[in-house]
Amino acid sequence: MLRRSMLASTSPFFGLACCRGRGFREYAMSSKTSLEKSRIKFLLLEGIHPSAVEVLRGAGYTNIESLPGALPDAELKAKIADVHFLGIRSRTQLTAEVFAAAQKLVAAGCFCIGTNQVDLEAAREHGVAVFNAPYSNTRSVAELVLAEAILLLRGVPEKSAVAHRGGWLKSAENAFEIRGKTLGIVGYGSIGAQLSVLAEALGMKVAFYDVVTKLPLGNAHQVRELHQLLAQSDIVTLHVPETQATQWMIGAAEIAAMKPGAILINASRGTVVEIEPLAAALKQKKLLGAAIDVFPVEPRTNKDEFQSPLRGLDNVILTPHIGGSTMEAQANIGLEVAEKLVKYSDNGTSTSSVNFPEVALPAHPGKHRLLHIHRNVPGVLSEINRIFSDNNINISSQFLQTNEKIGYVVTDIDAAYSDLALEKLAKVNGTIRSRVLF
Ligand SMILES: NC(=O)C1=CN([C@@H]2O[C@H](COP(=O)(O)OP(=O)(O)OC[C@H]3O[C@@H](n4cnc5c(N)ncnc54)[C@H](O)[C@@H]3O)[C@@H](O)[C@H]2O)C=CC1
Ligand SMILES: O=C(O)CCC(=O)C(=O)O
Repeated sequence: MLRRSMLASTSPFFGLACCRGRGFREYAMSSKTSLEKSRIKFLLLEGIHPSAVEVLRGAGYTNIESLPGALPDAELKAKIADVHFLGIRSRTQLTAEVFAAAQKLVAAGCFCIGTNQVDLEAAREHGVAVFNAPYSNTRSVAELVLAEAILLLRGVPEKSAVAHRGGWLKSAENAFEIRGKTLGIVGYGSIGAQLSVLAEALGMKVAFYDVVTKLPLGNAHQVRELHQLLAQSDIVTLHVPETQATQWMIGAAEIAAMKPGAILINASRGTVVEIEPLAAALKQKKLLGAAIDVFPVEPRTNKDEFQSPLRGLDNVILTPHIGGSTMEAQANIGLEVAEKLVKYSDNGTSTSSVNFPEVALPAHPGKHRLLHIHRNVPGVLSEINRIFSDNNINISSQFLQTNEKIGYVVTDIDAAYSDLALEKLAKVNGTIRSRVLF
C-alpha cells in the first residue's frame, strides 16, 4: 500500500516535503508540491499562551489556529487531519487512534511538563516528534504547594468557608506554624527539589522518597521506603510523573500509614491518589486537610462540571489543575515549546524531544537537508548511504542519532539531487517518514 503525505515550499530557505512508510516492509513515495510556509498549519489547543503565537509568527508561520479548550475526541480526529504541528497542554489525549488520523502531523508540543497524555510509542511509530517544557512551571508548582501547606496547617480553608456561611471560627485549635514541621516529598525531581529548598528556608525539615538515589539539597534526607516517609511527615506532597508504578500509589494503606493529623498535597497527576479513601480519611479527621490540584477525571473545559467525592469538604483545597498556571510560567512555556517546534520545522533540530533521538543541527545554507526517520534496525544507514553513492550524490554533511526504537539520519546534499534522493530514501526498509528542508 502506498501512502502519500507531502509538503514543500517555494521559499529558498524553507521547505518541507514528507512521506511516511507504514510497517517494516511497506514503503512510501514522495513528490514535492509547492507549499508556502504560510500553509503549514499549526493548531494550538487548551488556551496556550499568546507568546507561542508570537514566536511562530516571528518565524514566518501564519497559519495558526488557537482554541481556548480541549476538543472532544471525534472533533480532534477530524480537525487534526490537515494539521502539521499541534500544541496541547494536559487535557488533550493523543492516543494511537488520534495519531492514525493525523496523517500530516510532523510534531506535537506539550506546553507543560507532563507527557503522560501522549502515547509516545504511537507518536514514534508515526514519526511524530514530541516536545515539552520540562522546567518552565516548576517554580509555580512549588510556590503553590508551599502556600497550601501553610494555609492548611492554620485551618484557613475551613475557617474561610465557615466565615462565608456567616460563622466565626476564631480558635488556635489544630492551627500550627510551618516552622519545624517535616515535609515529606514523594518524587525528588525538578519540583520536589525546588520545594525542598523553599521549605528549608521556612525552617521546615525535609525528607524525600524517590525511586532514584538523589543528591539531597540542603539538609534534606532521602528515605528508602515510601511508608517510612509517610510515617514521619507532617505534610506529604506528591511530585511523581504518571506511570504504571505511580498509579494509585497513595491508597487506603498509605493513608493509614500517615501520621494522625497530617496533610496530603497532590499536584502531580490525578491517578496517583485514590480519592475515596482520601475522602473517608478527611471526613474521619484522620487527616487534618488536603490540597488536591489534579483528579482522576478532570473537566475538559471550564464550562464542564467538576465532580468529586471531595466536594463540600471544608478542610480540602480543591484547585482546577492550576499548579503551573501562572502568567510567568505560561508565557515562558509558550516561548520554549514554540521555539522547539520552529527549530524542528525549520532545520530538523530535535534537541530535548521526549520520544525522538536528539540531534542539534547547524544551518544548511545552499543545501537541501534530507531528514529520514526509521525503525532502529541494522543496515538502514548503510542502505541510505548506498543510495547516495549509487546515484553519485555528494554528501556535504550527515548526522545520525538513534534511540532504542528509532533512528534519525539527517543528510545535507546539493539541491539538484534532493527529489531523487527523497524518493529513494522513502523506499528504504524500515522507513517511518522522510522529508526535505530547503
Ligand atoms: N499540577 C500541575 O499543574 C503540574 C503537575 N506536574 C506534574 O508533576 C510531575 C513532576 O514534575 P517534575 O518534578 O518536573 O518531574 P521530574 O521528572 O523532574 O521528577 C519526577 C521525580 O519522580 C521520581 N519518580 C518517578 N517514579 C517514581 C516512583 N514510582 N516513586 C517515587 N519516585 C518516582 C523520579 O525519579 C523523579 O525524581 C510531572 O510529571 C507532572 O505530572 C508538573 C507541572 C505542573
Ligand atoms: O498547565 C497545564 O495545562 C498542565 C500543567 C501540568 O500538569 C504539567 O506541566 O505537567
